[in-house]
Amino acid sequence: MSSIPSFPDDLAVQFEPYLPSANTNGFPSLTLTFATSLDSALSLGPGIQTQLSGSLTKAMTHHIRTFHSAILVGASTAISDDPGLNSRIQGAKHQPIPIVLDPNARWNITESSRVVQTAKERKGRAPFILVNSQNLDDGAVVERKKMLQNYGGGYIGINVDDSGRFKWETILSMLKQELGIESIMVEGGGNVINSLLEEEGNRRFVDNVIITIAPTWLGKGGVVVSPDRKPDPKGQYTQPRLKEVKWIPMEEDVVLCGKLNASSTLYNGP
Ligand SMILES: NC(=O)C1=CN([C@@H]2O[C@H](COP(=O)(O)OP(=O)(O)OC[C@H]3O[C@@H](n4cnc5c(N)ncnc54)[C@H](OP(=O)(O)O)[C@@H]3O)[C@@H](O)[C@H]2O)C=CC1
Ligand SMILES: Nc1nc(O)c(N)c(N[C@@H]2O[C@H](COP(=O)(O)O)[C@@H](O)[C@H]2O)n1
Repeated sequence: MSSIPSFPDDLAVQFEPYLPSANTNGFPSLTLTFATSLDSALSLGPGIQTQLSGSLTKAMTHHIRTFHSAILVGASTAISDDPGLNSRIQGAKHQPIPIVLDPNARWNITESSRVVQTAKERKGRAPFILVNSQNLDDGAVVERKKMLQNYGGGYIGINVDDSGRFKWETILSMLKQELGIESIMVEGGGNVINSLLEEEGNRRFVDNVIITIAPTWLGKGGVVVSPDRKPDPKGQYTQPRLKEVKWIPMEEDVVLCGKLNASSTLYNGP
């Protein structure tokens, strides 16, 4: 994995208002950040890694990673992308802890997974994988946990709800209490991002949003960011809307920054 040239200071300063600050709500500060096409797609389809960021916006992402205690992705992203989940920016002073939501222990992480290689080379941290508590005694999980513990990572069991999901409140408070995580960068994929945006109760956890928009359409069939919506009893929709918005053009891409914290707009239904 080649190192990424440093991010220019004059651009870095523009992102400062959107970096984590100490939260008073008892949860880690959460930054939602991803790269999308003009038709809201993260990738061409499930299981397909698609390069959307240009070289400067990629450097921006790796710069922003150094300001967070952790990076979080869903199991499908870990399986399809085999990501490094570190910062490869030149002179990175801090490496985030990778966190993967994998209730069913689907990710067969091994010594040769990129994130483990990265930790072995001391270019990043070993991951913590969150599984359904009932899967903690599974033979494969026990073996993988032993391997990860050699590098400072591990598996953590969390109870799932009726739909087989962890509650965001539980994830975030556990990460703060057990791993001392103060800030977390949620990178994807679609399933993880939509679950944060579709419920008002979850949107309140999203402090900052940094989205790279690439000038391309990926077409139908992509993994899209498009959260489910539900009308209220009057048939109206309370939809998330960013405040303190800034658009930063960077080469061919544009980066949208904003604050969320449950900020929304009320729309009349049909
Ligand atoms: N452009 C970009 O910036 C990015 C692009 N991507 C792309 O996105 C695609 C993957 O996205 P997608 O398919 O939506 O999958 P995700 O990466 O969002 O992973 C989804 C899985 O994660 C687990 N999961 C998610 N939320 C929870 C929760 N609250 N509690 C417990 N488990 C949870 C579930 O596992 P289970 O099914 O076992 O229950 C779920 O099916 C890939 O193509 C990847 O390349 C990914 C990140 C960033
Ligand atoms: N910022 C950004 N731009 C893209 O074009 C992308 N495809 C992604 N994907 C995310 O980055 C992870 C891979 O990066 P590393 O190997 O960790 O450097 C991938 O897993 C997605 O989370 N991001």
